[in-house]
Amino acid sequence: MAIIEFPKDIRWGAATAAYQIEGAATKDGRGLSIWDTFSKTPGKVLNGDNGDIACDSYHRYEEDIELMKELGIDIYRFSVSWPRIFPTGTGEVNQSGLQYYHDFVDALLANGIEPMCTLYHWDLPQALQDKGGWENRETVDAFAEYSDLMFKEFDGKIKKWITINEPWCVSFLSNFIGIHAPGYQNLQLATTISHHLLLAHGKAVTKFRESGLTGEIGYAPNLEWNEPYSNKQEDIDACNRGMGWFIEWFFDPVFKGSYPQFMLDWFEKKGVTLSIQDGDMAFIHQPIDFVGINYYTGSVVRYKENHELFDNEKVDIGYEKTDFDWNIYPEGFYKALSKLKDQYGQIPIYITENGACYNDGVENGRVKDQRRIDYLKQHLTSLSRAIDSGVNIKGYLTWSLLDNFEWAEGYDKRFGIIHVDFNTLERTKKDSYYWYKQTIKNGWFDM
Ligand SMILES: OC[C@@H]1[C@@H](O)[C@H](O)[C@@H](O)c2nc(CNc3ccccc3)cn21
Repeated sequence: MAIIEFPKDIRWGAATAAYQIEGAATKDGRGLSIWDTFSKTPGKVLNGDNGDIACDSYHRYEEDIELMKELGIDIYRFSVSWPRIFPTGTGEVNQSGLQYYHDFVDALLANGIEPMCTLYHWDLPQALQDKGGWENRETVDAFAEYSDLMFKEFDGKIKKWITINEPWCVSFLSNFIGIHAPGYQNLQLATTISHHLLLAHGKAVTKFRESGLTGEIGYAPNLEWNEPYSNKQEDIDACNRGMGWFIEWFFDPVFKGSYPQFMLDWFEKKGVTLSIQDGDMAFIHQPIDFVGINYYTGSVVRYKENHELFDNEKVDIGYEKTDFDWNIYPEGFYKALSKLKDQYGQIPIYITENGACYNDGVENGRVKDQRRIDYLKQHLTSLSRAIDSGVNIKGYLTWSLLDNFEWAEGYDKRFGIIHVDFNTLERTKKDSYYWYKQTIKNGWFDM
C-alpha cells in the first residue's frame, strides 16, 4: 500500500452546527428558528425528529471538548445559533446566549483548540422568517448587525469566521427543491435568496473590515463534482450547467464580481430574473481571507431534454454509495479542488466539511465503521493529490465530530466519528475516531 503524507502545518479539525448538536432549544432565552418550526411541521423531518435535545451539547460541551482534545484536533468548526443571540433576529440581545458561547469558546481555547465560527448554519430566527426571511433585504441588514456584534464580542477569542454555510442549500435546496426549511418550491424566490445570501456575506465582511479586528473571514459553499457521461457537447454542457449551480453561481460573484453569464442566460430562459441593486456586487466581490469547501460526493451527468432544471440527469454507473445513497467519488474531490485553483487562483482553502453517512451501531462497546475509514482514506488521498498539485489547502475538518440531527433525515443518518445514543446521549468513539486520531498524530496514513 502507499503512504499518504500531509504538510506538517496543515490544520486538522472537525465540524458541527448549532441546531444539529446543541439541543436546549428554549433554554436561557433562545428564540425560535425556522428549523424549530420546520421540524415540528408534520411530514417534514423523518420520524418527526427535531432539535429540542439533539446531542445536548449545550450542556455537555465540556465532555465533547475532552473528546476533541483526545482526538488531537487543533481547530474546531461550530456554528452560533443566531436566535440564541438575538431571539427575534434583531434588537434586544440575549446576554445568556452570549455567555454560553463565551464559556464554550473559553473552554476550547483552554484546551488548545482554535474556534472556527460559522455565523449562519441554517437556523434563521423565525421572527425574521415571519417578515419574509432571506427574500427580504432587511434580513441581510439584520445578519450584518448580528455578525458585527459577534465580531466585537469575541474579539481576541475567535479569529476564523465563516459568514454563510452553503448558500446553495439555504437558497435552492430550501426554497426551490424545498426539502429543507422553510420548504418553498419557487425558483425565482430561491434565486433572489441566493443573491441576498451573497450580499449578506459581503455586508458581514464589510463590518469585519471596518471593525479593524484581527482575524480571517470567509464563507463555506458546498460543491459536487459532475462528470459528463460522454464527450458529446450536449453532455458536457449539461454537466457544466449542473456544476455551475454549485460552483460558478456562488464563486464568480465573490471572486470575479459578477454572476456567470451562462447561468444567468439559463435562468432567464426559465423566467427568472435577478434584481441587483447598485453597490451589491461591490459588497459581494470584496476580498476574503479563505474559502471553506464542503465536499461529499459527485455524479456522472448527461443531457436529457426538458428534464428538471438544467435539462440533465444523473446516471448511476455503479459507484459505491454511503448509507445516505450518495456516490463515493473521491476523484471528484481532487478534480473540484483543481478546478477551483484553475478558475479562482490561490485562495486559501479549508476543507470545512467532508465525511460520510454510515449507520453502524455500538456492539460490545465498539463501533466498527470501517467503511467510514475507507471513505476518509480515499478522500484524504485526493486531498493529498490536490496539495501536491499546488492547491492552497490550509486545513481539513471532517464532518462530523458527533452523530447529530441530520436535517430532514433527523437522527436516522449518522455522520459522526463519535456515536451518540440519542436515548441516553452516551458518546462512543468509533473505529474511525481512532483512525483519524492516529492520522493526525502521524501526519500520514497507510492507504
Ligand atoms: O448532510 C451532511 C452535512 C450536514 O449535516 C451539514 O449541516 C451541511 O453543512 C452539509 N452540507 C452537505 C452537502 N450538501 C447537501 C446536499 C444535499 C442535501 C444536504 C446537504 C452535507 N452536509
